[in-house]
Amino acid sequence: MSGLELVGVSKSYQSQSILTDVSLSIERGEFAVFVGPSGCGKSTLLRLIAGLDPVTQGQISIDGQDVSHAAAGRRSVAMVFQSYALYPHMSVFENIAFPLQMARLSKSDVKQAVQKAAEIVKLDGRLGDKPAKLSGGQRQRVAIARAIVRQPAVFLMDEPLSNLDAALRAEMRMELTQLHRRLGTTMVYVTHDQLEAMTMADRIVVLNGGRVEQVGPPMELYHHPSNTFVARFIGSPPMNLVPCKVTESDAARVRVSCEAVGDLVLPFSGERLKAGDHCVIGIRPEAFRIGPPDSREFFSFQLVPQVLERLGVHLIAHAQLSAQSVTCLFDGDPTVIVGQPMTVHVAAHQVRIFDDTGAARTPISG
Ligand SMILES: Nc1ncnc2c1ncn2[C@@H]1O[C@H](COP(=O)(O)OP(=O)(O)OP(=O)(O)O)[C@@H](O)[C@H]1O
Repeated sequence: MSGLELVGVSKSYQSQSILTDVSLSIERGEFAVFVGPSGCGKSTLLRLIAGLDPVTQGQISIDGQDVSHAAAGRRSVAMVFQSYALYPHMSVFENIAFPLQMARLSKSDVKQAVQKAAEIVKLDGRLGDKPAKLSGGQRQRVAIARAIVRQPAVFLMDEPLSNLDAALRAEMRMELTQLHRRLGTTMVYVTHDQLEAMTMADRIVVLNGGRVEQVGPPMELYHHPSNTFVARFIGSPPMNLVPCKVTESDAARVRVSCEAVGDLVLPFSGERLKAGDHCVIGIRPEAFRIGPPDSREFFSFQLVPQVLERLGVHLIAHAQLSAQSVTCLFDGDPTVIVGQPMTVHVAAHQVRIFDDTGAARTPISG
């Protein structure tokens, strides 16, 4: 059953269109992450789901019930903000208890619910403290506990980890994943950080300019981005995109050519890739191999490393492939010398093609 369903949702402020025809179905219990560049409309979409802003057009349903025009308090959602939004004069206990007191629960029920939520977020020893005495991570845990006690049908989280330092963010990513597993509640999480999206999401929703570009599990978006925008946005370092031209095509093979990569024959249908068409080929940084790849069909390229970043477990090499800049990611710490030409190999099945509109073509498998 769908935990959250959006059908043709649009939002405009005055005459400015912010979201256009967003349709999405998020399963009950799913962890969905909205990701996209600054200003693409992620927070606006979350606010529409929360009922903090009205939709201009379209329908929003939660657990099968149409809530498009319901007040925020009647939607069974709980929102966690980047800024924590805690009451500074209240203790941790009082902050967590606040929504339950508003709902007029008995004192003993409030105490029990707060204790349980505080245990889940590991703050049961700090219930008497004021927020000022807590670290950023602990404050965000209070905000999360305050959302948990409401037992919502959907958790909405708007960049909850952005104010934390890198180490704490990594720790909280893990904790939120565990929390989701434990509670099994539908979760919608907004971030501009594709690492958070990749590590936490069951499915990622990539937004761009108020429209949905692609929805899918992280690794599907990574290996099969549906267009050049998603290819650039998902993955760090991003996919290398090299403009080429189709020189020949038939039902099962496409020959592309450009100065950087020379002539490549790729297993794609030529239906939308005719001789003379512009196209873009995509190669992930880790697809470049120093030794021949474990595949019968592969291409060899000569590149010249320009800048090296040694990360211990990986080596990132920024290199020139003819006049084209590319980024390669090699395992371990291989011998790579700046300025010294080297041969690398890429398996044919790891090359993607995007047509002249930027849309990915699907490879012919087998
Ligand atoms: N109340 C409002 N009135 C007018 N324009 C608004 C309003 N709220 C948001 N916008 C505009 O809508 C667009 C999308 O904003 P939104 O905050 O949803 O983006 P975002 O993807 O969450 O960005 P970020 O990652 O920077 O938070 C922006 O251009 C913003 O200026």
